[in-house]
Amino acid sequence: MALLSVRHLSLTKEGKTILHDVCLDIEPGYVYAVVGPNGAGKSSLAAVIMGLHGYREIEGEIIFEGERINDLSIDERARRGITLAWQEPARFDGLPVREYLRLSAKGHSDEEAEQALMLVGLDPARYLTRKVDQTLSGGERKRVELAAVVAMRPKLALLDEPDSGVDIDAVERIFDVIRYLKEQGTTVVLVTHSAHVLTHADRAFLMCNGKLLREGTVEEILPYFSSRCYPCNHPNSPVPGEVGSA
Ligand SMILES: Nc1ncnc2c1ncn2[C@@H]1O[C@H](COP(=O)(O)OP(=O)(O)OP(=O)(O)O)[C@@H](O)[C@H]1O
Repeated sequence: MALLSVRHLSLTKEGKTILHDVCLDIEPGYVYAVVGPNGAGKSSLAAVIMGLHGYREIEGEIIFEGERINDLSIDERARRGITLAWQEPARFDGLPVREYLRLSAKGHSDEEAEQALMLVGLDPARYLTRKVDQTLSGGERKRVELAAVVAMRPKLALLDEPDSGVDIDAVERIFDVIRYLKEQGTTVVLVTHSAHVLTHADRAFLMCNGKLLREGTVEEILPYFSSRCYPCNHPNSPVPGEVGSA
């Protein structure tokens, strides 16, 4: 059984179709990438899966572990094991990092939270008492939230733009942590417009103009994505016949 199934999902906002009849299955144990150019609808898809405010009025179905979750709140979805990282503002903004991790890792020990911090390359002695606010750099903040995801041990982690706002070293560490999450049994979905990030996934969904164009292994998707989407020769409207012929 798929961990998550998206069935005929359509989303309209202010009269504009943001997602159109998207169907996809996420199988447990893999790292997936949802790729596509700016405005393709990737973040909107993640927002719908998490049930964010403004993304609940949809057509279609979101099914998690066999249960239809359309009507569940964010908290209820989180309790079932879904998390979405790197939305703004961050969860529990303004709390000390220690408290932030404790709340994220409900039921888990402080030691586990500290280990998670070390895993993302932040020294607990320096960071546990810092506040999760603007005094943390963008990269530090991103890593604190990733530590929270690790501590949470979710079944499904949606990670939006893992490479934005972090330097090369931090990005490589983020990829290490993504591998760790997979080893720990978390299914990961990377939302990205970067071919480099795509190479860190096992499988990928290619989106364009609110539609799912293709899905396959990274080896199948990468050539099409690299050659046809950048630059995009058909501004967000693929030419019939191109799709499916990587
Ligand atoms: N509340 C809204 N009202 C109107 N249009 C919206 C709204 N939210 C998103 N959109 C539009 O929906 C489209 C998809 O946006 P989305 O953020 O999902 O794309 P994306 O693929 O994640 O892009 P990016 O890579 O730039 O983050 C864009 O054209 C965006 O302008």
